[in-house]
Amino acid sequence: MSDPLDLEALIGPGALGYFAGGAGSEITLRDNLASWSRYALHPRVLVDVSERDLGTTLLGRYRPHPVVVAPMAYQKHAHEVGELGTAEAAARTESLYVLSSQTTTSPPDVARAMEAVAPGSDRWFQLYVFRDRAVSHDLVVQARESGYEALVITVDFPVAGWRERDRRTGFTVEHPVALNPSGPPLTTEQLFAMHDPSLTWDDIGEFADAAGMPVVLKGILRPDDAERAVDSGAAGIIVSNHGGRQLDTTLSGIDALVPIAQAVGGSVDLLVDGGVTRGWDVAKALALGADAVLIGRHLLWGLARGGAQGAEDVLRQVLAELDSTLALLGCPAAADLDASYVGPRAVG
Ligand SMILES: Cc1cc2nc3c(=O)[nH]c(=O)nc-3n(C[C@H](O)[C@H](O)[C@H](O)COP(=O)(O)O)c2cc1C
Ligand SMILES: CCCCCCC(=O)C(=O)O
Repeated sequence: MSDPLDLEALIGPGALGYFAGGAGSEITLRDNLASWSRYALHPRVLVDVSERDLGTTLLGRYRPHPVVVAPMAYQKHAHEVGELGTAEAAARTESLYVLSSQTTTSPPDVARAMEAVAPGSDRWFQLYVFRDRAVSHDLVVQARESGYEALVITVDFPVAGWRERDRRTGFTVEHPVALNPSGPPLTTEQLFAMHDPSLTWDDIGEFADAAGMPVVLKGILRPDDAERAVDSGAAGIIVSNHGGRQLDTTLSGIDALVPIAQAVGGSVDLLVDGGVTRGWDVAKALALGADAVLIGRHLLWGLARGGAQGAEDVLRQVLAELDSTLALLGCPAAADLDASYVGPRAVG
């Protein structure tokens, strides 16, 4: 975890509160980080691990590794290069990139930057459904036309979580391209009020039909909702509590993954996030049924400190740690990780 004082000097107290903060008493925010150490790894010995394969398959496409850049809003408040920095880092490390619909750089500009670094690079677009549905539909068209391959609809944000840090600082956001491209700065409360709290499963169908690309639902924590997502035709599910920013005291992502994988594993791609900072976290997620793992703030701190290079360094370190974990676990292929490699850790 980054030193918060150092980051405060870099990006200011308002942006730091917005990026680092969670909902309520931040119990879930802290538990997301702590939860990974409740699982112990069970290494197997005397296995030939001289060659390792970190690969996974997502939406039918082979990917060289399972680390995905999470959608995160307003990245120009972390560093002036904003989304172009994290997107370039993703392209350079062959990481799947998910662009937030609350981006401060347009979807086509992000796509162009990724293609310039790595032609054929892979990106998905995350969608919030706004009260003004035309804004959301326009974003979907922009994303499809600029080569985003899947639509990630975030379903855990009917209203904003109770975010006390933002209430204290009164942080204001500049230039979210979809909602207020050249208008005055808006408070997070003003922006959050533009979300449509009446969204239901029927609307998901409407967006899925209009999208013309596979749909992934982000923000599911219950097995029955996961089953409903599969029934509604979703190609993937992101098990997530939104980085502890929405409802405080929910399960951590990894704790929620286990029953969801039991309910729907194998019938849909499963991704998980929340508090991932290490390659061995990624290995645990895969062993417990995930196909891939999203990284949020850990990457954002890299962006804040060093722009595109800082974000790339973070991704490269997590990937190197995952490679070393596979060797030490005696499991040379990430795709072969299973429940035999992980179990509960006695907490003393
Ligand atoms: C500053 C910030 C902005 C975020 N913005 C979005 C967003 O626009 N859309 C979304 O679906 N999730 C958003 N998230 C949630 C992330 O996609 C992800 O679920 C979460 O950050 C994972 O937890 P971690 O930060 O502990 O890795 C945001 C998270 C943060 C920290
Ligand atoms: C309409 C503005 C919504 C921005 C939400 C960004 C986000 O997901 C988060 O802050 O968390």
